[in-house]
Amino acid sequence: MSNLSKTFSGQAALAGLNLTIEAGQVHALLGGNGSGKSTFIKILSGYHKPDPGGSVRVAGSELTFGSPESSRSSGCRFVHQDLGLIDTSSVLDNVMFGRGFPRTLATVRSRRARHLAVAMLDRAGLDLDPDALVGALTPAQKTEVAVARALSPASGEEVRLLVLDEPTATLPHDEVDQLLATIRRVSSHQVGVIFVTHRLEEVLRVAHQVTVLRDGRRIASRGMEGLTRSELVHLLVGDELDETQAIAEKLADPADAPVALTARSVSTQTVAPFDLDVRQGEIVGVAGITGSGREAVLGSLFGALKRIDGEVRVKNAPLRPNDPRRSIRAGMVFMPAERRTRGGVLGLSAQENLSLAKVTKHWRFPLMRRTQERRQTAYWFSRLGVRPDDGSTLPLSAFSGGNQQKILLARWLNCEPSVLMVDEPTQGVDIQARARIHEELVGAAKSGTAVLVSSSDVDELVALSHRVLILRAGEVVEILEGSDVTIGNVTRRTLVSTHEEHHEDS
Ligand SMILES: Nc1ncnc2c1ncn2[C@@H]1O[C@H](COP(=O)(O)OP(=O)(O)OP(=O)(O)O)[C@@H](O)[C@H]1O
Repeated sequence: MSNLSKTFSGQAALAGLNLTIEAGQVHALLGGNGSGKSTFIKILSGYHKPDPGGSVRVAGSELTFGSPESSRSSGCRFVHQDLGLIDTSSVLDNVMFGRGFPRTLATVRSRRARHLAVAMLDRAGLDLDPDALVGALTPAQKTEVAVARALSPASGEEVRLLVLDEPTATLPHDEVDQLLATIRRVSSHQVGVIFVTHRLEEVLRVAHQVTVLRDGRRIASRGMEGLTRSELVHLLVGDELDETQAIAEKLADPADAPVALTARSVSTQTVAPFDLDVRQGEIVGVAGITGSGREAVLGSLFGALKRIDGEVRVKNAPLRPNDPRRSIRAGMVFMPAERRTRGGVLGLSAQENLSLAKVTKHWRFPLMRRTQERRQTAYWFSRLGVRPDDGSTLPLSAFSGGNQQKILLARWLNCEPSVLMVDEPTQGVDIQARARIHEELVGAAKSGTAVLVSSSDVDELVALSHRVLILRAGEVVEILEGSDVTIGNVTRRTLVSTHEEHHEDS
């Protein structure tokens, strides 16, 4: 790739990028939120046309810009975060749709199609039942289906380059290994892999080469051999980062504070009845591997997921079950994990999105509202480091993924809730923003908010939480507190019961 640039309304998202990816190489692409990674990938896929003057050659043949067909026929394949799979269809059908050849479902199901699909799954080293419904697979398996589909060779086309855009961002940590192994296997077939991620451990484990972007420019490219984590952090952010460690220790013990959230015998379809009290100023973590029920806890307290039974009170006032709107009015807010369901409205401006939850307050006085909105937006943009910093009137869709995340979190912080609940709060954000968001959550607790953080990232939970709820097989099995909140303890408890552990020891 040579001299690739892309300008959006006068602003350079990408500025003269040169890059070479070798066959068989896993090339990690790193950079802060808004540094130009997605823009670059969208140029490769034929979605964006770059500014004049650049060129891309894949195995010697020149790419025609702005043409998804040219991208495909030259051997480029993409797995985006939104995998684009059909949950109600089988693995076989999903993989075969990628080939684009079958005219009817009957053709897809022919013996030849099955044979091909199995061969493709094999090639990616995947042991999946072709007849399984995609909706029933784990997140890692779904990503693997998307990889297998991307690799499916249409007649005469050889796959040269596989681009994975933050494939692990929405993947639970305990399923990441599986995908990293697949990535290595794919590269061993002489396919070049571009791997975009914010998780440095993954880069250290899987990449052969790393390139770092900042402000649309390449600021470093080097082999991974001998590179340490701290050198990688340095490449990314210079000396600016103070990586957050055990922030909650700096927080006063809220043992005497009044209770803000009470849950009694709350149950959902996937979680057995549990009780919980969270005090004002307290941060409670929610831990559990995929399928443990962790994903359902916060949503059911809030009312976004069906609460079957039990009672939830905010500052002693009972909440109507399954009624998010009233929960918000009662002072409880919730940011779910999936970006797509986070409730951002992509066509509305950042400012409108930020004010969405609070408009009722100023709705009678539209002019006052506008001025107030503008001020609030400027304040949050600078506080969370949203970029571009003068973009408050741009639609949410014009922001990079990580910056969208910051804007939506700002919306809920702006409500000054009594109970703030966030699921995977730092998904898809860069390491600086991660530290910033952690500070915000601690700041909210310091000002008296009860904070609940659900995360598959145990480091994050341990850094933030006074107490950690442990879920296993659909049950809250214990609550760790004080000096028991360690990475080792949380990880072990989410995997195995104390009883089993003693059994193993003996
Ligand atoms: N359609 C668009 N219109 C205007 N500006 C855009 C558009 N798409 C991207 N940008 C801007 O281009 C810059 C680079 O964004 P890009 O999405 O490439 O970042 P990224 O490195 O992928 O970030 P992240 O890690 O947050 O996903 C950002 O400042 C973004 O606001």
